[in-house]
Parts: sequence; structure tokens; C-alpha cells
Amino acid sequence: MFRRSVFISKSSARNVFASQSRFASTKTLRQALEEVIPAKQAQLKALKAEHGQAVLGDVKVEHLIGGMRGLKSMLWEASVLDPLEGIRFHGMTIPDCQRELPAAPEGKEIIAESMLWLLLTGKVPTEAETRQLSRELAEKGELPAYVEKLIDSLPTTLHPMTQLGMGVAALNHDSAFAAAYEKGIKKSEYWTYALEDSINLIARLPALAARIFRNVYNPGTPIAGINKELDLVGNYVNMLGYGGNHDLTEYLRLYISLHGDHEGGNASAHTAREILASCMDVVQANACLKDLVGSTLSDPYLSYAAALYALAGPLHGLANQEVLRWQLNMRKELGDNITHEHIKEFLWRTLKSGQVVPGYGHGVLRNPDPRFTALQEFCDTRPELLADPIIQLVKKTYDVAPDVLKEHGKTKNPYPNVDAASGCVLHHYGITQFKYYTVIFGVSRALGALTQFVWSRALGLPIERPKSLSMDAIEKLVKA
Ligand SMILES: CC(=O)SCCNC(=O)CCNC(=O)[C@H](O)C(C)(C)COP(=O)(O)OP(=O)(O)OC[C@H]1O[C@@H](n2cnc3c(N)ncnc32)[C@H](O)[C@@H]1OP(=O)(O)O
Ligand SMILES: O=C([O-])CC(=O)C(=O)O
Repeated sequence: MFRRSVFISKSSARNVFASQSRFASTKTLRQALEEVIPAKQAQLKALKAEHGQAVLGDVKVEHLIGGMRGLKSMLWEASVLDPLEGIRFHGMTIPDCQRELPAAPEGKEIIAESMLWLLLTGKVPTEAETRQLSRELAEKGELPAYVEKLIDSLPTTLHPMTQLGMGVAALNHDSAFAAAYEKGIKKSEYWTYALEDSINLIARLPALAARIFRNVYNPGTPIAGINKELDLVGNYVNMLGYGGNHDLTEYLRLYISLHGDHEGGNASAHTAREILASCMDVVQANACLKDLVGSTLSDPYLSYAAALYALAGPLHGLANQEVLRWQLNMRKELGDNITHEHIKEFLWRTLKSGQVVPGYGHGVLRNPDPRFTALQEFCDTRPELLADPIIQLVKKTYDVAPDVLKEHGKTKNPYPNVDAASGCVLHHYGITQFKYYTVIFGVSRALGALTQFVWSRALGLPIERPKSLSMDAIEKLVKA
């Protein structure tokens, strides 16, 4: 399958890259990024100069109390989430990406490299560019010995996500960004070191994540070496010990690409990167360019470690482990031959005990998550997946859960999010250790979070420091 480097013609990409040629030749990711940075810098400058005082919305007291839901307060380049339609990556929907982005030579699904290229540059890479990036990642994929030693020293009872965050933070020992900053570099050069660290980190995540899996679940077994001819996820699957399982490899390619970015407001991405100010009066574009952990010029490793700990919460990334635990409990309690009526009763028991239904609801989405749909479609093309009792249970739950949640009347979105489907497929392929699932999510979310880290440095965004208020201060302002 051959695909050319295609110019993205939609939304923001249209303005920024309008002067760029439609078909790029083979270049490295760094070269491709170098080409697009000046246009983005100019766009930001013009936005600030021409529209710095434009009002994007009101900040209400309910925003301060309600987790800033819906507040337009962040700058995030790679993707934008529509409540009804779901995510678009530089204007491309998930089906667009499935159609346009290069797959692995022997596969059909999107791979992490082509998604990363799209997120960073706004362009669809050629096959040759994708392969070149795969090779670069494979060449940089080995873990330093001190990190292996650190991970091997951790108790196997320590949650895999805690271990992942520790390993990522420890990788900052070799941060090019931190070293260059210490040496004293110009602000305009930050992005190049940010990119170097980001690529190194993405390259090393599979080896780190696989080592945690081996230590916790298969102690003493060997870990496969990195194959320089393989893509990132192909190597990850090998290192996990599932090499040769083509369908699992394809599933993880899709999963890791789709989970890569979900605009900026989700807790993990937000932690790593940046936010536009939430001021008490109006949101002003020029006053609002701010960062969180990355904005302090903490290096990409420390920023992403922080993001991982946000991802490890059950209302966010840990929900995929919670979904499977919940579905397995359902099966244990209800036995085989579970009917829709049984599931309804189980759902009500969950809700009446004050718990959330994991895998359902969303902070922004108001329709079924198109990532959930894409994963369901993956199952629909494979009879062995359709015959799996847990996958059937997930489907049956989807038949009844939206109505139960509507009747319950609390959640603004009674539909499934991506986590409702992701774990059951892993379970089918033999990755039954559900406490590990969020680690896979963590390998993925680096694609989007680190993309924005690079862009934040390229655009010279300042430290994040929104204004907070006490309840007394709010009352005083409101009464005045
Ligand atoms: C990759 C991801 O992070 S996707 C999200 C993964 N998380 C989950 O699947 C966990 C289950 N879902 C939830 O807890 C929520 O829907 C969230 C955290 C995703 C979004 O939270 P919010 O934006 O606050 O949702 P919303 O505005 O609809 O919440 C209103 C009420 O409905 C409740 N609610 C929301 N979703 C659910 C649910 N799945 N089950 C039961 N109640 C729910 C909320 O707890 C809240 O109750 P409260 O008024 O008593 O506090
Ligand atoms: O967007 C959100 O708030 C949560 C989510 O689905 C993600 O981060 O993938």
C-alpha cells in the first residue's frame, strides 16, 4: 500500500500550512516540523496582535466549582473534540485517519508513527517517512541500564502505573532539554531539545512498559530484543511476549494511535502541557497562553511522568481497568446466559451503591465515543472476537446502559467512552492482567502530550498561572 504525503485541508491546518506544498518529499520528522514552525509562530503572533482582546466566552462561578467544564481556556494544536462528532486530529476524523495514515507493511491499522507525524506536523506522512520514523524509534528504544535496575528493584505489588511514572521520571537523567537549559540556550532553541527528548521518550516507552509487565506478571522470563525493522507497537508486542500474534499487534496499533490525543483539557494532557488562562472576567486570547508542568520548563520526562499520574485516576485512564473488573464481576455474579434484564439490574445495583458505571459518560462528548465505535468495528470483522463471552457482554451492556443512565438522570452523556471497549479485546488476546491496561494507554498518550510540549516550546508559551479565588472572594465579586 502506498500513500503520499497529503496536505491536510481542514480547519486550522488550512490557515497554517496554506503556503506549504501539497506533497512533501521524504524527510525526517525534525525536518518536517522545522518547515511548519515558522507559519505557526506567525499565526500566533497575528492572533495575539489582531485578536488579543477578543472575548471567547464568559467565566461563570459554575466554571470554578464545576471543574472548568466547557470553559474555552486552553491552546492545543493537534486535535479538537466536538461533543457530538468526537475527536479530529488536525481536522481529520478517525475514519479519515484510518483511510489516509500509513499502516505497518504487513498490516492495515494506523500505526503510532504515522499518528505521531500527523499530530506534530499536521501532515500525513508518506510510507517512506513513516518507515524512517519507525527505524529512528527502534534505534533509540533501548532503556539505559540504570532505569532497568530501578524498575527491577520495585516491589511487584506496586501498581504498574506507579512504576511507569517512576521510570519515565528517571529517564530525565539524560534529558537533552534539561542539560541544554543548564548550559544556557536561547528560548528559540527550546523546541529542538524538547523534540529530542520527546522522541527518545516515545522510543523508550515500549521497553519500559514491557519490563514492568514482565517483572509483575512473568518474572524471570526473557524480554525480546528490539527489531530495527519493526514499528514501535510491533516491537512493544514482541517485548510483552506476544510476538507473532498478528491480530493483537494490529489491535494495539489501532488502540495506541486512537488514544494518542484527545485535545488538551483531559486531565493527563492538561497536566503535561498548557492552558489558556481562566480569568474571572473575560477570556482574553493574549492573556491566556499559559502552561502547567511543562510550562515551568520542567523537561519532557518529568512533565509526562506527571501526566501519567493524572491518567492513573479511575475517572480518567484507569477506567479501562475498572471496566473490565466491573464486567468480570458482572459475569461472576450473573453466571453464563446473561440477559439484558440481568444487566439492567446489575447496572442499577452499581448506581444505587453510589458508584459510577465505568466506561460510560464523558466530560465533553455527548454521543458514543467514535474511538469506542472504531474498536467495536475491529471486533465486528473478527468472528473469534464476536464469539468471546466478555466482548459479547460489553456489547450487551451497551444495548441497555444508555437507557438506564438516562433514567438515572444524572450523567450528561449516557453513552460509552473508549474505555468501555478497550480492555475486553486485550482480555480476549490473553492480556488478562487488567491493572496493566492503563500502562498501554500511557504508552499511547505520550504521542499527543509530547507533541504539545514541543509546540509549547516552539511557540514560546509562558508559565501557566491562572487566578484562583476563595468562596468569600467569589461572593464579594458577585455582590459587587
Ligand atoms: C479516557 C477517558 O478518560 S474517558 C472517561 C473514563 N472514565 C469513566 O468511564 C468513569 C465513568 N464516568 C464518569 O465518572 C464521568 O462520566 C466522567 C468523569 C468521565 C465525566 O465527568 P463529568 O463531566 O463530571 O460528568 P457529568 O457532568 O455527566 O456528571 C454529572 C453527574 O453524573 C454522574 N455520572 C457521570 N457519569 C456517570 C456514570 N458513568 N455512571 C454514573 N454516574 C455518572 C457524575 O458522577 C455526576 O454526579 P454528581 O452530580 O452526583 O456529582
Ligand atoms: O477527553 C477526556 O476528558 C477524557 C478522554 O476521553 C481522553 O483523555 O482520552
